[in-house]
Amino acid sequence: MSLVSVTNLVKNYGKFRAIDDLDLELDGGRIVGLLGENGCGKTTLLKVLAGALADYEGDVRIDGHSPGPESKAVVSFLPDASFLPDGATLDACIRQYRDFFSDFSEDHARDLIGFFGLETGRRLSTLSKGMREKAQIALAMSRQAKVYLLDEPISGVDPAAREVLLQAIIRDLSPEALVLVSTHLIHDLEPILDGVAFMRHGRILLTGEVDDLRSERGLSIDALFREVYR
Ligand SMILES: Nc1ncnc2c1ncn2[C@@H]1O[C@H](COP(=O)(O)OP(=O)(O)OP(=O)(O)O)[C@@H](O)[C@H]1O
Repeated sequence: MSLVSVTNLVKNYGKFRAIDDLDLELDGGRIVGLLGENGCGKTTLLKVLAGALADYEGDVRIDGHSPGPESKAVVSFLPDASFLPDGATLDACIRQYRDFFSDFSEDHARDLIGFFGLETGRRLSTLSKGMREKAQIALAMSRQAKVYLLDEPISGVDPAAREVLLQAIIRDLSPEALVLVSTHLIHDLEPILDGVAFMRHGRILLTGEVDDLRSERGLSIDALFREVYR
């Protein structure tokens, strides 16, 4: 069975259908870009996989488990909204992660936070958007998870810092781990992606290996996206 397996997933918000009979199979050892227009359901899908939205129909398995405590133990989720308390220092956030997640490496987090040039005594409220994203990525990637779900992880950082952030994401990644990352910054992400899943109107429109798609279509993934969604 695939590491992530989604069959006939439907998610409604009231009368609005955000995910419409979606199927997706993803294996470990890969970094997959989840791409698509605004509102096509990327965040909703990631939240279902993360166990943050319970009210859905269909079958969802992560490492063989439905979303719940067992799946959450192997899933590191980086939501798009800031999820850390404003008044906390980075030191306090590190302690919180350490207490909450048995697979969290404090040394790794401190190393990454230092690599980003952030001081751990600073309160989150004093950090810029990009600095905060760096801190959140450092925490999320310091778990030894099987699946990393990253929702728009680099939207707030400047172009030069994006490369550094992406290197931090892949630097110590276990070869068996799956990273599913939603983004509109396809050009920036493309160098680290093994595969892509394009979404439209709550469904998967196209999946494939980045290398295959590029050679079959003769386009970069960034150019393919523009063509598909034109
Ligand atoms: N809590 C909610 N209540 C009602 N509708 C919602 C809610 N959350 C999302 N939606 C709707 O569901 C659809 C999918 O939203 P979602 O956030 O998953 O899209 P997305 O692909 O992540 O978009 P973006 O690229 O803009 O971040 C959108 O039409 C959105 O308006």
